[in-house]
This record gives sequence, C-alpha cells and structure tokens, in this order.
Amino acid sequence: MSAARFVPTVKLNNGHEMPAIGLGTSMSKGDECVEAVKAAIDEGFRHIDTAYFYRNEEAVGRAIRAKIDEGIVTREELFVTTKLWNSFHHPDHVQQAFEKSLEYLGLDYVDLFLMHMPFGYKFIGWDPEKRMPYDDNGKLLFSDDDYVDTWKAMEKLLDSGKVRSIGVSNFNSEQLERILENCSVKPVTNQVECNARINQKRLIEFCKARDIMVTAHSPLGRPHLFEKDHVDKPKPVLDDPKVIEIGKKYGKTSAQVVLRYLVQNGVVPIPKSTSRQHLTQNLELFDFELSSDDLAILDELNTNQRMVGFNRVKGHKYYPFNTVF
Ligand SMILES: NC(=O)C1=CN([C@@H]2O[C@H](COP(=O)(O)OP(=O)(O)OC[C@H]3O[C@@H](n4cnc5c(N)ncnc54)[C@H](OP(=O)(O)O)[C@@H]3O)[C@@H](O)[C@H]2O)C=CC1
Ligand SMILES: O=C1CO[C@H](CO)[C@@H](O)[C@@H]1O
Repeated sequence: MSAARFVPTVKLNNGHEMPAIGLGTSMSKGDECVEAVKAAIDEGFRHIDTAYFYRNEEAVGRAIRAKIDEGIVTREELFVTTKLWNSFHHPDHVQQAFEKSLEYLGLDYVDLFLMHMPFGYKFIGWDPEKRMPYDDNGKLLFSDDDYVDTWKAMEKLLDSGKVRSIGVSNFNSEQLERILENCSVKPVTNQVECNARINQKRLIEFCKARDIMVTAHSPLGRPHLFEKDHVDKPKPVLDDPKVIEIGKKYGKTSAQVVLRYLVQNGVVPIPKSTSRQHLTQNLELFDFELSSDDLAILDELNTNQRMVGFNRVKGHKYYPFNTVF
C-alpha cells in the first residue's frame, strides 16, 4: 500500500472543513464499492459521496468502518455525504429518511446531508426497491412538496448532532435564492453537474457571493455513459484534443487536467472511480497549476450541455433546468 496523499480542505460557511476532492460512488455497488472506498481511503481520499438512491450506503459504510477499525483513519478525519431521496420530501418523512441512511451507513453521524433534487416524487413507502414511483402506465409520479418546507425539516436534523452540515443539490440560482430568503440555516453547498462542458461559471459566481461552495458532480463528464446513443449530449471531454494537448504539457492525464480546472474554478469535484489507477490519478491534482492561457482554452470547451438533465421530470413545477443558471 502506498502512503496516503495529502488533500487540502476548503472551509464551509459554517466553519466545517471539506476535503477539496471527494470520491463519487454512483453506480458503484456491493463488493466492488466496498473495495473502491477502501482503496480510496488508503490512497488518501477523505471525502466520500453517497446517496440513498445509489443503494450503496451499506457498502460505503462497511468500507469506512473497516478502515477505521484497521487504524488507517479516524471517523473525524473523514467527510461523509449522503442525500435525501426525492420520495421523502414531505417534512414528516425527512427525519425517518435520514435515520434510514444513517442506519444503512452504520455510522453515528454524517458530515453532510443534501437534498438530492429540488423536486419531489410521490411517497410510496419505505421499501428501498421502490425508489421510483410509477403508475400502471409507467408514468413517474411527482409530489408537489415545496423544497423550502423540506429544507426547514432538514434544518431540524442539525439539533440531533447526527448531521454536521446540510446542503442542496441540482438547485438553480432562483431556487437557491428562495431557500436563502426563507431559511435559518444556509446550505453549505449546492452539488451540481459541473465539468468542462458545463462549467457553471455563473452559478459558481452566484454561490460564491453568498458563501456557498459548489460541489461538482459528474466532473469527468461521465465517460462511462458515452457508448449509448447520446445525440443531444456533449462530446466526451476526456477525449478532447485540446485537453490531451494540455495534459502533455504538464505531464498529466486528461482526467487530471479537467479536475484541476474545476479546483482552480473554486469548486470541489467528486469523481467516481472503482479503479486503483484512476483513484490515484484523481488525487494528484495539487502539485501543478494550469496557466491562465490554459484555463482560457478549457473555458472554450463549455457548451452548457448536460449529461444529467432529468428529462423525465421536465413537467415538474420544481424542475431546475429551465432557467439560464
Ligand atoms: N447530486 C446528483 O444528482 C449527482 C451526483 N453525482 C455524484 O457525482 C459522482 C461523480 O459523477 P459520475 O456521474 O459518477 O461521473 P464522473 O464524471 O465522475 O465519471 C465517472 C467515470 O469516469 C471514470 N474515471 C474516473 N477516473 C478516471 C480517470 N482518472 N481517467 C479516466 N476515467 C476515469 C470512471 O471509471 P472507473 O470507475 O473505471 O475509474 C467512471 O466510469 C457520482 O459518483 C455521485 O457520487 C453524480 C450525478 C448526479
Ligand atoms: O445522483 C444521481 C442522480 O441521478 C442520476 C441519474 O439520473 C444518477 O446517475 C446520479 O448519480
């Protein structure tokens, strides 16, 4: 086992520190997920992102507890995020949903609990197999729970000491502003799709002015999903000749270039990987700096096209992607 790499932290608006890079775990399941999280901790990751929706909280928790038991890390050194699923937006369901996540993780507390999306789905019980409520015709059933009410229920969770920080995900600027106008506790972060194809410059600026950190989901542009028929999707950013060229200049891979680009834009990327080689690469971002010319070249890759557009939810009153940012 190699020595764990050092990862800097960023300060959140409530004083807590968040490691400047995290491990994504979407689509990482079972033993593969356990091994990836363990390897990630060995390599130096101290920030792990999961969600009720991913069905891997149990695996993530198992790996974390194993590494604590081995003496590789303490719980305090880790930053663990999970997310409230869309079916549990009704204020009466928020606490129970949180307790379920904590139970699956097998931890005493989480560092960050995010509202996964601003839009809710119909609640059809607690069976984890039934995360997506469909009617007999295959139509996804929405709820009209207001995310402000959901947020107020999330604020109450802080009193329990079982969650250190709360935040949101996939919120647009107007939705974020509505939370700010109505909340007692400011979200520490908005986790949104953010990569060189959709660099979120305006949303980052908006959040920065309000002391809200942007966390970048899908920071590599989800290369694993490109084999499918993606007519209206962005071109794979890791294969872009300009990114490859910049990488050669710094002796870095395309992934390291696009992740470093995000770090220099002031956001916290959470790339997913189950490969040891990629995990190692994804941590080696803090020993080089892209020049302003190279940042400008990377800025030109922006097309504002999303990989995660939630197209099935376009008719929802709280669908977030109809605004400019
Ligand atoms: N809040 C939300 O709504 C959302 C949150 N997320 C979060 O963000 C995380 C990251 O996003 P995700 O959608 O997974 O996509 P990413 O953009 O992180 O891409 C992940 C893919 O990139 C590959 N990869 C990782 N590192 C490298 C590397 N160094 N070189 C080449 N390929 C690499 C991985 O393969 P391999 O495993 O083989 O390394 C995997 O197939 C998620 O896992 C999840 O935690 C994601 C989407 C939505
Ligand atoms: O968090 C997530 C939200 O939804 C996506 C799919 O639509 C997931 O793949 C992702 O990881």
